[in-house]
Amino acid sequence: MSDDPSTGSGHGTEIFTASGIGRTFGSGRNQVTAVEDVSFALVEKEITTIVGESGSGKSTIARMVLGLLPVSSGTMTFDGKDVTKLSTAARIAYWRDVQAVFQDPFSSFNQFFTVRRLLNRSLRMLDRVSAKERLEEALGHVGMDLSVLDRFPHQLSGGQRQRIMIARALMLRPRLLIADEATSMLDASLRVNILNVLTDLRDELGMTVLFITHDIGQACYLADKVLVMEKGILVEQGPTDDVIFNPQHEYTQRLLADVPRLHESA
Ligand SMILES: Nc1ncnc2c1ncn2[C@@H]1O[C@H](COP(=O)(O)OP(=O)(O)OP(=O)(O)O)[C@@H](O)[C@H]1O
Repeated sequence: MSDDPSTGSGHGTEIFTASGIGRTFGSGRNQVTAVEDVSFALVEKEITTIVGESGSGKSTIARMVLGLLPVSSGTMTFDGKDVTKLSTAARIAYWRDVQAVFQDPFSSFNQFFTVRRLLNRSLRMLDRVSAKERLEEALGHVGMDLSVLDRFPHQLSGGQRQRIMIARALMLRPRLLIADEATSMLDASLRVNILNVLTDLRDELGMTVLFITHDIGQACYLADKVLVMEKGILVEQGPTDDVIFNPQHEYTQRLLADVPRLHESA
């Protein structure tokens, strides 16, 4: 089942495909297979979520899709073109179409820089005329305005930081947005807020989203399609309703059974 990248609604254009992708780390006795023989397709204007417990290989897939990590096996295409092994120049071009928001987004940034300075690198990829317009528009999509530019990271809540990072990705108007545990720092109501931002981006801009989470509750709230990862293997994939109401794999059934418990502890 997991070998068939066409699994799903069957409508719409496949913007991205992965065929039999795998990734190992280390060698010999220390070799770890993080992802093994995973195949899926992302359909334009759909939200696909990858769900699985910690260590199941979700982030490794996100990093391979983004071209940050070479695959050990398999092939990937974007817009029908092979993106399995990109040169540095081709990867930079690819990042105009494919942007990502990762968990703990501000940890790598200098705390003494304003938001404006943090966003400067992305702004430089745009010409000066469109930069301000794009910035304002991107901040608008996440419910913020230009006044946030003069703030420092410590003056912002986790939720505001996360929204700024989404805006940063949106400035380039990517066709595919990868959000890896993008709601991890948020409390329950802000989390729903960000999930709604992502659905708005799909509905209003026709954006394709790959959302990565360990929480099957969030996955089902948001997704058109769900991919379930267990220990590096894609054990189940399909339209969200099929996965929720008719889960085929024991692991998916277990994740679903845990949902009330997760929400009680949230
Ligand atoms: N650079 C690396 N070197 C060695 N092992 C790695 C590396 N990156 C990931 N792994 C291993 O690959 C497996 C999958 O990790 P990955 O981060 O993709 O899982 P995940 O599902 O995203 O987990 P989490 O939800 O905790 O982020 C884990 O066993 C992890 O230890």
